[in-house]
Order: sequence, then structure tokens, then C-alpha cells
Amino acid sequence: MRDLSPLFATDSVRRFEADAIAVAADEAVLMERAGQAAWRRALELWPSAARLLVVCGAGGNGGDGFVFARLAHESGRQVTVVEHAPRGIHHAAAAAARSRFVDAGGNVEPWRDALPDADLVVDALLGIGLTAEPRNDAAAAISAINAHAAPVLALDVPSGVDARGVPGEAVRAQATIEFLLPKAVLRTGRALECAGRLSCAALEVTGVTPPAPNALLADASGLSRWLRPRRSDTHKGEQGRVACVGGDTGSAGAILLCAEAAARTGAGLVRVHTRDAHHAALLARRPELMATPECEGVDVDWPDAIAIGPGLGQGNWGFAHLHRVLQADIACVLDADAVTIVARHGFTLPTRSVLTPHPGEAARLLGTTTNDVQRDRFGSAAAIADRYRAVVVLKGAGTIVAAAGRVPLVLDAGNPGMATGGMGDVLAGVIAALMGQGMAPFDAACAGALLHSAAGDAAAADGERGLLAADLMPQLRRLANPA
Ligand SMILES: NC(=O)C1=CN([C@@H]2O[C@H](COP(=O)(O)OP(=O)(O)OC[C@H]3O[C@@H](n4cnc5c(N)ncnc54)[C@H](OP(=O)(O)O)[C@@H]3O)[C@@H](O)[C@H]2O)[C@@H](O)CC1
Ligand SMILES: [K+]
Repeated sequence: MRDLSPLFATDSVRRFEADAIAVAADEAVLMERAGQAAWRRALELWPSAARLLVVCGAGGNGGDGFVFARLAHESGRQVTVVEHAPRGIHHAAAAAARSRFVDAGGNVEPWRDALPDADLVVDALLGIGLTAEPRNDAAAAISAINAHAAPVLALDVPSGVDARGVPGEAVRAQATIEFLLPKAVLRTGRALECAGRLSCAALEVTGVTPPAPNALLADASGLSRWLRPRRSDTHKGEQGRVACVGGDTGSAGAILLCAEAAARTGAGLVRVHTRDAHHAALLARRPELMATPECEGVDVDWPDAIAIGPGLGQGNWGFAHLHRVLQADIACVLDADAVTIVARHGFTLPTRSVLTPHPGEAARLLGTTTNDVQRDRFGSAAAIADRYRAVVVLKGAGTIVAAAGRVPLVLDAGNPGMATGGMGDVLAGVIAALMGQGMAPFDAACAGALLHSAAGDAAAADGERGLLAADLMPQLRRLANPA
């Protein structure tokens, strides 16, 4: 079993930094080590970059940049520092780092609306001291970094990322080197896209207890934590009966994908509740499935878990099915239209519920905007979990699984090729199948979201563009059986 990697909120990093300064090393020492680690990283990633441009801000992040600049200058590189400090440098260690660079013969130019040519840009403008949208002057410097032709190495965070996400303009880096502890905020949403390749330098701090993690990062290697081989004497009744509810007229494909994914994730029996007109096509494609005549409705006593929502629609047909399911005390996954109906009517959910919203659906659940959700993905996932007393899988780059009282999981898996129709339907089937096999909702959501993203990555080996939801099926089967 591999452990999941701990991630930290910015205020936890701040507290750890304060402890480190009190116990292990003073701020200037940490800054020196940060600059050294960044310089080593630059040499590793861009060994032949001869002309280096370091954009330094007024705080500790700028100080790291000055250390970097001095080391690069001492190694014989051509270094220019562009300083963006309209209110001057008030940070003592940063001011000292600046003086050492200048004393070593380094060249500092003030920010003047444009940046000189270079082979590599180092972004040392803003670090974790940012607490709001960058002011106009800083936003202009960020835009100039983004417009530069050279690759960008960001120090600690891409400038413009704050503790919750990306409030406005932000640097889009090829790589980011974090200091002390890896940050949760950089593993999801727009901040993830801005960070590029991530690495973390621990700055040789010893004898200081790290804080409790604020999130856990999971990649495909974590699947074996949840998915164990089956007992040899098992039978299909033990592997879970899963009902998939959805596929109103014209949306048969959505519920077929959901049901097939449940079967490929090991559900013992899968029953589909959809329009009668869809049955022939459904059973022709997957004869292992069962389809219940519409007139019988959903038998909530039969399944061990239900996936409801794919292609459900928001009309009377879908509403009636959802209403029936929510009366029962059953493990259920609510996806797509089911999420929207729940948001609209404020239904109370069964105790074992998993909601799988994309950011737009999450905004409906919270009565806010998609931008607000993306601005603070961890906070939004937690707020939905609290409000609806459910496990939440907030989809999108760096999918988050959250539940009240649990440390959230964030996925280091998935790819842009998965932004296509039907992928969410597959996810709902996967999670329902795992709940049907006896997993608790939070574990099923974690394992299911990871399995789904890992299957998407495996399927994308043939190319992200043109990836279809159905391409995940063979990969789901393979990955659901880790060695
Ligand atoms: N953590 C660690 O262990 C270690 C941390 N270290 C490093 O220190 C960094 C943290 O340093 P920090 O606290 O000085 O903050 P930081 O990000 O440089 O920004 C401060 C400056 O930002 C500015 N500014 C603020 N808001 C703004 C706005 N809205 N819009 C525009 N500007 C705004 C404000 O400038 P001013 O308003 O004065 O012009 C202020 O002076 C950290 O990320 C890491 O790199 C390493 O050296 C060692 C180990
Ligand atoms: K930065």
C-alpha cells in the first residue's frame, strides 16, 4: 500500500515557517536555501539558458529571486533583475539579499512596463503573501511575464495565486518550485494549470513537526489502497446490485455508459431504469445488463447502490424517478440532472449520498457562480459537503473529493481529453459499483474518482483529442484489478 502525499494550506505553511525560524534556521538562511534550491532546479530543467531574467517583488518572494540572481551571476550567467516594488522593499531579509546581489556586481533595473529578452524568466514577484487580486501595477508585470517568449520558472507559487486559488491575473509557468511544504492550492483548478511541473524543496528544516495535512494527493499508484483482489469463493450476489436510473428520451447513451462502467468496475448485477424505447439498443450492446419496464418504476428494495442522473433530464419523468429514489435509505450517486434538480428543490439526501458536480453544477448547488466555485475549489467542495451532508466529487482539473470531517483528496490524475460528453456518466457508474461492493461513500468516491481518472490517462495514451468515454471501459476493468 502506498501512502497518499500530504498537502498543506498556505496558513499551515506560514505556521511551519514560523516554527522553523524559531527552532531551526533564521529567515535569511531559509531564503538563501530557497534561492539555492531554485537555482539547482533551473540548472536541471534549463541547463543551457545563458541569459536569465529575474522579476523580483517587494517581499520574501522577491528575496528568493535576489538569492537566485546572485547565484546565477556568480556562475557566469548574464543576469538581469527587474524589480517591481512600487512601495519599496520593506522585508529585511529580502533587502539584505538584494544588497548581496548588488555588491556582487549584479544589475537591478526598475520595472518599466516591458521586460528585456532572456532565455529563462524567473518569477519572484509575488509569493504566499498575496491575499487578494493583484493590484493593477502587479497585474501588468504578470501579463508581461506571460507575454515573454522564454519559459518561466515560478518561485514558491506562480505570482497571482493566493491561499484559495487564482483571484485575477496569474503567471503561467512551465515549472514551479515550492518551498518547505507542498501546497494544496496548486493541485487543483487554474492554479494547477499555472504551476506547470511542480517540485518542492524542503529547505533542510529538521526538528520541526510538520502540521496535519489539509489535503491528500492521490495518483494511480494509490488505487491498491482501496481495491483489493476478490475472495476466490465470492459470488455475484456479494458484488453488489447496482441500479442505474436515467436516459430520458434522446439520452440513452448516458445511462448505457453509466451502467456499462458499473459492470466493468465489478458490480455483480446491473439493472437499468430508462425509457422502454431504449431497451433494445441497450441490451444489444451489453446483454449482461438488465432493463426494467418503465411501468414498474424503480424498485428501491432491490439495489445495494443507485446511480441516478445521467441523461435523466429535468422534466417530470426525471423528477419523479429522483423523488422516488430520495425517499429510500439507500447508497446513491447523484450526477448531472439529478444534481441540478437537487439544487433547484433543495432536497434532503439519503445519508449515504455522493454528489458528483462539475463546477457549473457546483455553482447551482451553492447558489453562486462557476467563477466563484473555481476561485476556491477546496472551499466550495467543503461548503457543498456541509450544506447537503453528502460526499462531494468536484470535477475539473485536480478533482477534489470532500466530506464533512474528512481530509479532502485531490487527484493527480486525469487529462484534458476527458472533457467530453459521457465521462461524468462513467464516473457515476464506477462510484455506484464500488458502493455496491460494500465501500463506504467517501472511500467509494475517492477510489472511484481515482480509478476513473487513471483509466482516462491510460486511454489517452493514444491521444487526448478524440478520447471517448467508452474508451475507458477496458482500462477500468484492468485498473480495477491492481496486482
Ligand atoms: N514560507 C517559507 O517557508 C519561506 C518563504 N520564503 C518566501 O517568502 C515568500 C513570502 O514572503 P512575504 O510574506 O513577504 O510575501 P510575498 O509573497 O513576497 O509578497 C509580499 C509583497 O507582495 C505585495 N503585495 C501584496 N498584496 C498585493 C496585491 N494585492 N497586489 C500587488 N502586490 C501585493 C506587497 O508589496 P507592496 O504592497 O509592498 O508593494 C508585499 O511586499 C514566500 O512565498 C517564499 O517565496 C522563503 O524566502 C523562505 C521560506
Ligand atoms: K512567484
